[in-house]
Amino acid sequence: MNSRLQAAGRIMVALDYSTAKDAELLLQQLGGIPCYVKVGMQLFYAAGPGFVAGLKERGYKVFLDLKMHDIPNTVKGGSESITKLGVDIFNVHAAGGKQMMEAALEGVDKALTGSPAGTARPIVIGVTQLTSTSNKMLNEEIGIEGSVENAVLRYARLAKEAGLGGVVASPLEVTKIKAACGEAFVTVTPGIRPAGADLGDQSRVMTPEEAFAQGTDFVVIGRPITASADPRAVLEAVIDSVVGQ
Ligand SMILES: O=C(O)c1cc(=O)[nH]c(=O)n1[C@@H]1O[C@H](COP(=O)(O)O)[C@@H](O)[C@H]1O
Repeated sequence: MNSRLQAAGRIMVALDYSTAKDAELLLQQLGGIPCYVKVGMQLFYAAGPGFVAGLKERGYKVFLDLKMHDIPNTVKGGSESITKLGVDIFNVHAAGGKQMMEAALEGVDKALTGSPAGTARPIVIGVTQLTSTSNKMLNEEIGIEGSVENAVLRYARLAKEAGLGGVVASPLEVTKIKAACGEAFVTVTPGIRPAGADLGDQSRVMTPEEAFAQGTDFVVIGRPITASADPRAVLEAVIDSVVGQ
């Protein structure tokens, strides 16, 4: 990753807002920086599919983070609808199982069958263990034995077997995911905190520099940018810190 342009394209800014107006304000502040944007449930449930389609019409790279987890037939239908919005990446929970993840890909195929030639195929990725989950929480609350890392690797292998293009995980697991599933298997890593930033509810975290040094493809950054008085300066500083890596 040599240029600022390449670095910006691998940073996903989480537009975690309750209104389209607030999201637009941030986009205005970041204007001209060609980063990815992530629309999650807070904004999607408020602003709807039209907002997402509008981002694509304006040329943004979009990760639609709705973390689908349901019976295979429902996820297939959801994937079909999402694919028609033209997003670049979307996610499903790997915990839904192989058949559910395969159904997500069938939904993509179904949507693309009726789409104009040349419509881009979204990358479908599996959520592994949320970056807010610690080993203690996994073992004592959720009741899954073993380490978070093992659980993440198990989900990553399952996602790969189902044919997904990658996973969401913390940067701490990236090298092992790449070793198990191949370099081309995309890793999207939230739980990113520039040095000194407030962790909030995140548990498994790294700085942007550390995450890219692990070989991650994309980092997701929300509050360190959105809660800042100067979001643009924070994003510029993150880009500066990873250029040349
Ligand atoms: O799928 C995600 O994007 C996601 C998965 C995960 O394990 N952890 C996680 O934090 N996220 C999302 O990444 C963003 C992180 O935001 P901040 O903690 O504010 O940087 C939020 O929008 C989360 O919903």
